[in-house]
Amino acid sequence: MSENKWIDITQPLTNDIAHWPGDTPFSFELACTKKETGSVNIGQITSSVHMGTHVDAPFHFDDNGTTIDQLDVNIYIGKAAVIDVSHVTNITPKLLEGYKWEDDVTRILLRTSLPNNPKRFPKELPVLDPAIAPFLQQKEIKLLGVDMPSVDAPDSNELATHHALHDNGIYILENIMLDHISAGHYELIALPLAIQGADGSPVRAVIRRIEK
Ligand SMILES: N[C@@H](CC(=O)c1ccccc1NC=O)C(=O)O
Ligand SMILES: [Zn+2]
Ligand SMILES: [Zn+2]
Repeated sequence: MSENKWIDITQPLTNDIAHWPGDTPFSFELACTKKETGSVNIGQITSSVHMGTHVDAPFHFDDNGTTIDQLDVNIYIGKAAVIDVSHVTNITPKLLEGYKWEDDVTRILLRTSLPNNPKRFPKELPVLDPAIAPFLQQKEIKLLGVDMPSVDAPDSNELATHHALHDNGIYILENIMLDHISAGHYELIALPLAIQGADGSPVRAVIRRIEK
């Protein structure tokens, strides 16, 4: 049997991709053209590191937390379950308890009710109850991926869900695109760049279905 194909679930980094209100937008341009240099085009980018599909380092919300270059790459490669929670706006431990949990899954990707729209920063997000963090730790989850720009509300100051996840040893992947992905078992690769001292990094996130 032939292997399933890798599927890209990354938001494209276009010059009109949405950014966190007040944060540095994404921009790619040619600093030099082939015409100017006589040999090559040379691009340059400016951007917040919390841009498009990205991961948070604990240093994003904790001055003593690890930075992106210090994180184990193994967090971001391996088995992941896509869970469809798009029928609710409040994601609680009670809701998650209703799904079938398998021992070998240590990463979950939540497909929420928020439609993928990389060019618009959403006004409202589905709510992730911070109490899901200890629940997920109990299930030995190490990475939580979501199809929204943050695991907390955009106007949140205390970032309760970010902290709860961190306190329970769960890393965060944000702004994946799951509108065309059905629930089930996958392999995931979503590697951050090794940016020294950074609080986050864009990733290229891809998944491949595992037949069970
Ligand atoms: N927590 C969000 C980002 C975030 O909170 C943020 C990003 C850029 C500028 C300000 C931000 N938050 C609060 O003012 C994230 O993890 O991507
Ligand atoms: Zn972030
Ligand atoms: Zn975040």
